[in-house]
Amino acid sequence: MGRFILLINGPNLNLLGTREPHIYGHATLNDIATAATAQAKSLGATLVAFQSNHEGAIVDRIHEARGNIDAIVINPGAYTHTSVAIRDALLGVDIPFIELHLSNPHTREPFRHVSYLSDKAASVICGMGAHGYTAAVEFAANYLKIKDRKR
Ligand SMILES: O=C(O)[C@@H]1C=C(O)[C@@H](O)[C@H](O)C1
Repeated sequence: MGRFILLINGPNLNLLGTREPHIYGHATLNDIATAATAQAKSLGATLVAFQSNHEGAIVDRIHEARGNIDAIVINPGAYTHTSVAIRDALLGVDIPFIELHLSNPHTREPFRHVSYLSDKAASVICGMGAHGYTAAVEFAANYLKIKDRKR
């Protein structure tokens, strides 16, 4: 059965391509979503992409995933470091998720060293730039195939 992966990008990631390219690279969010969509398809999954600058909209989108999404790949942006609400939404819908960052927050300002998600994530990918997205989708697709085999 085809699997559905939800890709969530949080605040300011809509600026990718021109936003501090020395940190976040030159790939646009559209470039990233296009590559992730193709990667998912090549692995027999379907990717649904979502981006919002608003915490509540991200929470609502996570709620909407219940019953129709098998895995979530999320770059929460700055909400990584602040949002109990997004943590609670992910735990509340009980969908496995991968936490993803373009940069390696552990090499940056101390306030970026804290994540409200990492201890509950199936995997944390950071520091790989745009390649992290295709790596996360590959992990998600394989994670779901292993789950299927265990059924
Ligand atoms: O590397 C990233 O993708 C993350 C993206 C952001 O917007 C920052 O607020 C995070 O601290 C890091």
